[in-house]
Amino acid sequence: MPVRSQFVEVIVNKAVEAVDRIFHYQVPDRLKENVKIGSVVAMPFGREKSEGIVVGFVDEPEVKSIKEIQAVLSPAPLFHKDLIDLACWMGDYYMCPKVSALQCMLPAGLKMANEKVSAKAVDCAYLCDAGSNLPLMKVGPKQKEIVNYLQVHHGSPVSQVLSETGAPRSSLKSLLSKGLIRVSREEIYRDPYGVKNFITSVPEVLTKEQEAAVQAMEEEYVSGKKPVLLFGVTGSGKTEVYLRLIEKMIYLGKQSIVLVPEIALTPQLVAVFKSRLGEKVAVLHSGLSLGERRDAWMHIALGQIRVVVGARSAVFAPCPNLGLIIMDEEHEQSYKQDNIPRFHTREVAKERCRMQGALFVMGSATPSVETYYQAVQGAYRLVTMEKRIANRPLPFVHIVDMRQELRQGNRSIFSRLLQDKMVQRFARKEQILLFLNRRGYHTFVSCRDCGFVLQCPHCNISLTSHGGNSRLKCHYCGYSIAVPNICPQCGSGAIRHFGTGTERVEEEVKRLLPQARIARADADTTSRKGAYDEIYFGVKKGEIDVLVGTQMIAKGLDFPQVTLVGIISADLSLHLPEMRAGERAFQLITQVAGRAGRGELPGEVVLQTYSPEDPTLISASKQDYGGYYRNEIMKRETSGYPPFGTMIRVLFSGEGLTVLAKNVEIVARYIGTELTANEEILGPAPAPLEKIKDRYRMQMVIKTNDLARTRSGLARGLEQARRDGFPHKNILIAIDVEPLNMM
Ligand SMILES: Nc1ncnc2c1ncn2[C@@H]1O[C@H](COP(=O)(O)OP(=O)(O)OP(=O)(O)O)[C@@H](O)[C@H]1O
Ligand SMILES: [Zn+2]
Ligand SMILES: [Zn+2]
Repeated sequence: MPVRSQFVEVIVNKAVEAVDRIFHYQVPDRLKENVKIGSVVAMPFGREKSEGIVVGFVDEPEVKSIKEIQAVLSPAPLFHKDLIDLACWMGDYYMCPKVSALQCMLPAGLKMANEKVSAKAVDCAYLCDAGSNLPLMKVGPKQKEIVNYLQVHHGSPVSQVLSETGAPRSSLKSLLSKGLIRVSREEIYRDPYGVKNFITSVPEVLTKEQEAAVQAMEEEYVSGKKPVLLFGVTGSGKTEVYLRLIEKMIYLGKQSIVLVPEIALTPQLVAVFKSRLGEKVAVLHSGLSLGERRDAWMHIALGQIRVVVGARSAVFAPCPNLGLIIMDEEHEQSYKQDNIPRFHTREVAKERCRMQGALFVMGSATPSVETYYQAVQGAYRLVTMEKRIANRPLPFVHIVDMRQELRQGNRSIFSRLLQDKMVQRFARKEQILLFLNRRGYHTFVSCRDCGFVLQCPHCNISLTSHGGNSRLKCHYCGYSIAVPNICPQCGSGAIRHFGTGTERVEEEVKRLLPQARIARADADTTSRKGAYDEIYFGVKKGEIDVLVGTQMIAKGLDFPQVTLVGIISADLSLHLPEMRAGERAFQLITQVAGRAGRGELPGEVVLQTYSPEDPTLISASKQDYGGYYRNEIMKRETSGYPPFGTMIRVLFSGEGLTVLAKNVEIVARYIGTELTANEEILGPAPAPLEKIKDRYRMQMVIKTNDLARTRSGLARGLEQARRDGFPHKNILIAIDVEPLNMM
């Protein structure tokens, strides 16, 4: 883009509220050619030197004594105009510095000005015109091999040419000296999946529902561009719908972004996409090297990559030619970022699609209440797939009352029904999935005499036993101690373990089915790179009989041989002190249950609980989303929770409780005076997790039906408080707009 003016708008690369606005600078003549929108520049700022991002041009600067840009730090603009606009939108919407949004858009290997990682360049060989007329020339057989190879593989890396033809380097050199080939040094794209071979089958015919879904979405792309909710039961074949839509985009010359909750837990989707779309796809993965990440980013920006698959941050892939964003498992919590900028991928994706005229498709078997509500209201287009592929039935769910089991003398963690079915399935060589939303061995340790529960001294939450029962660990900060023999409070020796974690389930399976091949998938067993893939492909290939796991195994997995799913305790997620506890429990149970009976053999689920009459569990057991939704939406309406109102959470944290409480009270008063009677303020009060990593936490939650008004009131209140010196500087404030996690 040519420089239209000599003044530019710059955002300073410092994530501080006080400088979160646009500053004007002059561009000296010597830099005019290089300063573009999206360039990273060096400039004086206050008394120091700083770096910033050019976000626009202005005809007239707002200040008289304007300073000059000193240098351009990025060889090419780092940000596309669309992404700069998106970052500004995020800054307003999520009340974060615009530069924080810009920073999180860059891949790790590309941090603003200090581009540590360079592209990988290799020598590539090409045939010259003379070389194409080879038969007339006299060359040796090895040289001929090279020429033949290059006729098919024009521009291949030299190392590849030599290894594929078996020719020595000297042959290549003599071809060079005869002017038959040429070699040039070029950047190549490091495709981390390039070497693996993925093979999957392509369904020849779509089901009627799939066909209708694809058609509805194409229609929406052409005419309305409303966001689409693809509400399809587990195993209805949503992936195939995504693929067809993407193929259409490729045909139209458009790029697509596919968002998944967690890429490491999506080996199957990656495999399907890689095998079907080949080198047109880039998979963004936290396991990528910095160089690989940088390469992918550059090739996306150049439009060479047509499909980007990745987690949250892939929503910022620098696609100049975006046609489509797909968000799989729309309801997943991991789409919300927990640290600054605290954005929800769904909202950012929706806004980006609106800005770039692209289609936004959300897919789920258990949509979030908010999204489904929008679809029912007509703000989104609702596309439904009610049947599984080949009309396979949804699995039957047995609810087992664990109180009854206990009364009848069964002290095992497995009900008799589950035990019987496990034995039977194993004998029939069918696979079993056991789900428990808690890792470790036991969930807590307590004293039988005085009731003392061993807690983390840094986090105020109970410790979980691991490694058989030898150690206690904190799941928040990693603190760990050996299990004490006597109670630290009363000195009694009656220390006992309670509750169940995945480690213990695994051990019980070994006892019940000594011959079975068992695997466990949780945060403890999958921390090593590639560990999850091994487990996944192990189950897929039938090398594992029983898979025990946490919510990791609840999502999207397609194992046709799994005919039994056991939910060891459905109660864990149900009773959290959270407005969304019921919603999460419903989603989790429906999703886990949905792993059974996806192949030719029908599936069954055994759901164990201490509250069998809970309406959420009952809807989930029938996989009755409609029934669940009607019940939940009524509760939300009565209490003014989303989608009927929205919330902002203001979380304060500090090291001393008294100082914190006092500061919070003062700041809350400043905020209170700026809000209206239409805003309901809850707190300030201690957060449910009162202390994490030695920091005490207090929060206030503002409920509102006018986010814009509340945001500006809150911003004014905080600004006033800061001006008067509150809160003290080691107290941190985290603002979360539309929070998902209120713990
Ligand atoms: N038209 C088709 N004909 C035959 N098989 C198909 C067809 N479409 C999809 N399948 C197969 O059906 C299975 C389920 O599809 P998929 O995994 O996409 O379901 P899903 O809707 O994403 O389910 P979930 O929400 O549980 O992840 C896969 O094994 C897939 O290969
Ligand atoms: Zn801790
Ligand atoms: Zn005690």
